[in-house]
Amino acid sequence: MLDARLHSVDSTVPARGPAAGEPRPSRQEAEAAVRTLIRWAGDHPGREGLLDTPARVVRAYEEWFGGYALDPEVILGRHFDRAGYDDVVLLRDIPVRSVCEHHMAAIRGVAHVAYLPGERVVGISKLARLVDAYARRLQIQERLTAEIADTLQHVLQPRGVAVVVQASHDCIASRGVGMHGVAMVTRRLLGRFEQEPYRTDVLAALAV
Ligand SMILES: Nc1nc2c(ncn2[C@@H]2O[C@H](COP(=O)(O)OP(=O)(O)OP(=O)(O)O)[C@@H](O)[C@H]2O)c(=O)[nH]1
Ligand SMILES: [Zn+2]
Repeated sequence: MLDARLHSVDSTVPARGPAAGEPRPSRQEAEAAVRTLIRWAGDHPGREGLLDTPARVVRAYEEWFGGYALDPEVILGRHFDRAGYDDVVLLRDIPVRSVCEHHMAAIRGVAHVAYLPGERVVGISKLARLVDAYARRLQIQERLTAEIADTLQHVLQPRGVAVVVQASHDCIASRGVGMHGVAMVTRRLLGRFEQEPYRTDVLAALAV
């Protein structure tokens, strides 16, 4: 059932997640994998403080990776007539909580999403839900940004879309180069927002 709800924005890109062919492991298998990682870290899964940890970690994974079970097109499925409104709709500072696909470390930041409506607008909470559905997967920031923009364009067919994501990556802060306070900024501009003067206008409105 889960597989049927998974969705790939670009049909030339293979679906990710359980839909990619392999059966989903059982909860017991996932918990056993966590016990292996605890042993790999150098600790003992049998000691009292760690007994419930595998079950907790698997439950946490259900939250962090809940995006695979969501269909972003369904999230944007209910829309309204724009009721004569003719200018940009913009939602700023949508929290981004994602996981980097290289190290499975946290990515934290914000997304700013703007669109210039065609005939249809969506409830603003749906823009935040759209960001969350793609964030709660294994990601690189570039793909996260592109997926949000491309889905908005595909479903709503607005005259323009602009998405900016600004985030910090724990894989840079807590390991490797070990640098705190480094922000990565990615953006995708589509339609009218690809051209001047709309481009400068929307980037100023997004405050980036
Ligand atoms: N472009 C991009 N790179 C990312 C993102 N998240 C993490 N990375 C980078 O992915 C790269 C993976 O590089 P590798 O050399 O394969 O892995 P590594 O040896 O752990 O690299 P270091 O982090 O430099 O120690 C690193 O440079 C990360 O900083 C992302 O969202 N986008
Ligand atoms: Zn990383």
